[in-house]
Amino acid sequence: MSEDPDASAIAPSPSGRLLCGGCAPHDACRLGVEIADARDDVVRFEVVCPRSWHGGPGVAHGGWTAAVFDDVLSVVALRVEPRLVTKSLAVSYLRPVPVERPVQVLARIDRHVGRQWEVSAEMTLAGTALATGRAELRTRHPHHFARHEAWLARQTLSPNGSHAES
Ligand SMILES: CCCCCCCCCCCC(=O)SCCNC(=O)CCNC(=O)[C@H](O)C(C)(C)COP(=O)(O)OP(=O)(O)OC[C@H]1O[C@@H](n2cnc3c(N)ncnc32)[C@H](O)[C@@H]1OP(=O)(O)O
Repeated sequence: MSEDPDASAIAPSPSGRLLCGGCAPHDACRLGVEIADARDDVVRFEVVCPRSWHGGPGVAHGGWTAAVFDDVLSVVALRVEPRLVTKSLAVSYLRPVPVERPVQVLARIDRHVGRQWEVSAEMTLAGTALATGRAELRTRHPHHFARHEAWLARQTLSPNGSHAES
């Protein structure tokens, strides 16, 4: 029997880490994110940008920073609700982020009503803000992945390569 995709939830890895589906087989976060401390609605992370994610010389690609915020902003709410998706994500890039240098990220839950979550985080180095992130999260509908698979199955590829709903 195939696994129920809607049962999918982030669970601690063998070494106790919370990891996304892509990183779980590695038992390590490929973005360089580690939880340092978690209490109530606030989680502190130690983050090191791997050199392979550099954009400019010695500094992180903005996509790495956005992906880190997507992770940390989810983790702060995942501790309460394991079935979440990101609805929107806004990042402000204040200063370049160095590669291979630990930076701190503090993430918090600002608001939670029903399925709706508002979360925010700040990335700092020696107390100076490098970037901030803000996201809206949603508790997944019960059949989120099944609905997606059903929608995808209805899409047909036309001869010119474009998709059309059948
Ligand atoms: C240390 C490191 C740790 C690392 C630990 C690892 C952390 C990883 C965390 C990663 C988090 C992510 O990036 S999650 C991946 C990125 N996010 C996503 O894929 C979400 C994609 N967006 C959506 O599914 C939807 O827009 C929602 C669920 C966000 C919408 O929610 P909503 O705003 O409450 O609105 P809702 O009424 O539910 O739905 C709005 C419209 O979308 C349709 N809709 C909703 N869901 C679906 C669906 N599953 N499949 C098809 N259609 C859908 C509805 O029918 C409706 O259509 P109509 O009536 O308007 O026609």
